[in-house]
Amino acid sequence: MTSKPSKDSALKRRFGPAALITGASDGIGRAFATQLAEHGFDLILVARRGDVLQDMALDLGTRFGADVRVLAMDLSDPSAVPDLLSVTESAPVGLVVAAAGFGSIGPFLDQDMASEINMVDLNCRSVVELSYGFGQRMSASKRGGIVLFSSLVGFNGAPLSATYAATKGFVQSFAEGIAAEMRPHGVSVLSVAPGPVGTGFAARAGMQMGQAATPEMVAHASLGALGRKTTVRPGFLAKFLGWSLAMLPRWGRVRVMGIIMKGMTGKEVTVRK
Ligand SMILES: NC(=O)C1=CN([C@@H]2O[C@H](COP(=O)(O)OP(=O)(O)OC[C@H]3O[C@@H](n4cnc5c(N)ncnc54)[C@H](OP(=O)(O)O)[C@@H]3O)[C@@H](O)[C@H]2O)C=CC1
Ligand SMILES: N[C@@H](C=O)C(=O)O
Repeated sequence: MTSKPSKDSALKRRFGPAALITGASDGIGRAFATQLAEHGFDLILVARRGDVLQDMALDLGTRFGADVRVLAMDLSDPSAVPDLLSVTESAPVGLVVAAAGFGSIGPFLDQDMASEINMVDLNCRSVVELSYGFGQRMSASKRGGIVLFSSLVGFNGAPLSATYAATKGFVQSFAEGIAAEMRPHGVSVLSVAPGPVGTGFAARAGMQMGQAATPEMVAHASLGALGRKTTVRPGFLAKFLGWSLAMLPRWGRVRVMGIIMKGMTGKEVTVRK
């Protein structure tokens, strides 16, 4: 049985004792959960697959001595975040990582509208509700951190992933706004904007992604940026494309994004100025 680290890390001293992670059962959220347990955090893990979360709780408890609580819920359900806020009212959560999310790819008019709206509910609405609920608690105690997930595709329109990219653009803009508002209250907000990351995301979205970063690298880079930056672009591709695209006019950025997304599907797209 591995006990907790003998000395709390600086991260735990600043944002602990507990972290709540949504999307914790897989991918980037799972990587955050492991790394935060390694830092000595207790955890509240949120996703739909409660069985997977229970296995994680056992594993992280055994390996790092973390006290892990599991909340199995569908965050796209309008009642989910109010319920989550209610059952965590007395939990000492100093850090929220809102990783739950999914994407889609292909012509907008070919998409299933119910699924696109579900994506907006999960990627946007639940993020606003979580940030509001925990932002209030953290501001009251003058400390805390909120990690949100934008994307390389969140900085302008992306043909063939129009709704998903727009949800990421929403998160990017929202994170920048609340970061400025909450900083004076001792609360750090970070937007994580990676390029492709090798997780279950691609399979669910129907994307073929090359040159993918690892979720572990994304989590590590993000935890290093928390409290220091408002936006972090983990990985070479995210940085390279981010800065090179910034030099183009907006219509040019949209055109390049269309080419990138076409590469992820192989579908043709015509982008006009
Ligand atoms: N992978 C990538 O290339 C990139 C990802 N991102 C962003 O990073 C974040 C994490 O993505 P990633 O880890 O790659 O994706 P994964 O698909 O690997 O993991 C998504 C996580 O979200 C959970 N989840 C999905 N739907 C719901 C729901 N309705 N309610 C609660 N939990 C849900 C899943 O758990 P369960 O199924 O058990 O509910 C899973 O734990 C997302 O916001 C994504 O937009 C940004 C840029 C690039
Ligand atoms: N994988 C996608 C997530 O945002 C992307 O990089 O386009």
